[in-house]
Amino acid sequence: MPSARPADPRNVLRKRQEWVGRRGVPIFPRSREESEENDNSDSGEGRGDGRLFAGKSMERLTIDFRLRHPGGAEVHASLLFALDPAGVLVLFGPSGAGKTTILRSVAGLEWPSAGRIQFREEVWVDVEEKRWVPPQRRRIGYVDQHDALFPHFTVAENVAFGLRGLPGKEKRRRADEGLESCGLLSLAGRPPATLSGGERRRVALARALARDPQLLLLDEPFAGLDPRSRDELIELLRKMVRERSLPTIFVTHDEKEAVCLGRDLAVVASGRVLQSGPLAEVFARPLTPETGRILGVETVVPGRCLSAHDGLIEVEVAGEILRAADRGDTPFDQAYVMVRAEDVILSAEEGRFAVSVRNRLHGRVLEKENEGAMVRVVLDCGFPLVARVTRGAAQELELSVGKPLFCWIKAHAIHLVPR
Ligand SMILES: Nc1ncnc2c1ncn2[C@@H]1O[C@H](COP(=O)(O)OP(=O)(O)OP(=O)(O)O)[C@@H](O)[C@H]1O
Repeated sequence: MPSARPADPRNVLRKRQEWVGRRGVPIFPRSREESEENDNSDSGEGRGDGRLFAGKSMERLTIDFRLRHPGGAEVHASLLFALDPAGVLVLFGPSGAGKTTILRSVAGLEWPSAGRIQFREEVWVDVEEKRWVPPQRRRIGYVDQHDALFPHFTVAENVAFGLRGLPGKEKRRRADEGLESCGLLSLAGRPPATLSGGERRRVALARALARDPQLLLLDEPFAGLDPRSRDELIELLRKMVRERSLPTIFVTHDEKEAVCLGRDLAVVASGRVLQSGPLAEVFARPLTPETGRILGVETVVPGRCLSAHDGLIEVEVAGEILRAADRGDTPFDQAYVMVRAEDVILSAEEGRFAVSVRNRLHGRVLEKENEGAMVRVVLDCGFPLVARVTRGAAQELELSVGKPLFCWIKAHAIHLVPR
């Protein structure tokens, strides 16, 4: 499957349709715009800086704490979020960014040295007030890549384990419901050692859900699974979250997983939340070069805004003039210009016909690298420009290092941020 990196909210939705919809799974509203068609609860307060809208029907989550791990790494997470009860908030970022630390702190498995964590009206952590709610009283479901099943228990016993204390009848009812909803009834009597990786992960999910959590936390639950098991588990999760209206936070560094599952996205790096908001919006409009790179934007170059007219902003980059769509929010002179590799079209010929694409650059191939079904190409256009094309297109273009080509970029695909 191509690892496309969508640049535009509509592209994100289209990609999701491609990745998920092909299995016939209903696509529920994704972008904030979509989900708000019937819901005006979002005031838009502070969008994009990690402090997000005052939702009315949403489940408010406040994470604002500091934690220093032994040995030095500090995580300072600040995120005020209105979790959509039928949507998933993705914590997205590179390895070591602090995603797991944030999740474990919410679950009560890490002890912040300062700050506060609150879900709905419940204050789970307030270091100054010396308030600490133990994990078992937070009613959280937690699933990570180490499914931690008891090897000497059957599947059914593993699912029922978290229900100790409940009357026998209620315990059986909930365990059966968990097994059934995760498609595990036929495996109920088997020990975990006889299960596949995907099945084990489903048991872990059933166990988490059987406890009827008020918040579901998922830490890379698909890690180590083959693509088919991963797709099946993604589908199952989407169904669970939607049917149960279960607020969910999902940690990943995989763009495809983020796009398939998430409705909102928080970018985490170096122990900080850099940007947050509706997933499609964050992917389309990173606020800084660092966020852009984390979100997979491969061309990030400095430029200078020259003029704005006819709905376009002219930007000079290394002597070339590019035209970006004017969104009315570019009151700056020095800019970073971001272009996603998938938004660059290559052609061998100049094209002597009228085209709607506003930018045509002349480039020469510097590097070419096969990436599964796609080919990544770096071109010298006065500045390095990265394009990604299919293998078929690469063959037709007879791509080789040194080859001169024309590069086309739509004005809407050029994203500007202040420098
Ligand atoms: N128990 C620990 N002791 C010391 N340092 C730790 C501990 N746990 C995490 N860290 C450090 O804290 C930082 C954040 O780690 P964390 O596991 O939260 O990142 P992450 O974004 O989840 O990474 P990954 O995607 O690789 O799991 C890292 O530098 C890590 O080495």
